[in-house]
Amino acid sequence: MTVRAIRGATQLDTDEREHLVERTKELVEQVLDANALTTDDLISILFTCTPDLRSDFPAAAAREMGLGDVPLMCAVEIDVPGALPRVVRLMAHANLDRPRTDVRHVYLHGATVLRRDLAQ
Ligand SMILES: O=C(O)C(=O)C[C@]1(C(=O)O)C=C[C@@H](O)C=C1
Repeated sequence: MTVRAIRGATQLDTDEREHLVERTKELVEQVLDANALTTDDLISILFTCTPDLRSDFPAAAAREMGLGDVPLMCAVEIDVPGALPRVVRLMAHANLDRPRTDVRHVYLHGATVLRRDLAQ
């Protein structure tokens, strides 16, 4: 089985906890759907938040959707002046038997501007 890395990002409208949970779950679900994966195929997920997001850990949201046995980690994105605010990013590693060029990366809401070349 081949291990592939999958990128994802979403932008929040506010830093309310419920909103962060909802947008994080949506992002993880879409990454899985776009690549026809189940949670069993996941090896790990690294999340980052821009420094303006402090309401909760995206990993907590991921656990709420059943990823309790997937190793998760959260970190803060580099605080580059002028960068897009309120962004949750993820890098997932998964068992995925397909060429890297066929991996579907997912950019949602305002985060589509980050990588127009990758956004669906
Ligand atoms: O893909 C993103 O989310 C980006 O903002 C682009 C980019 C990059 O330059 O590749 C920049 C910063 C992030 O840490 C990850 C990737």
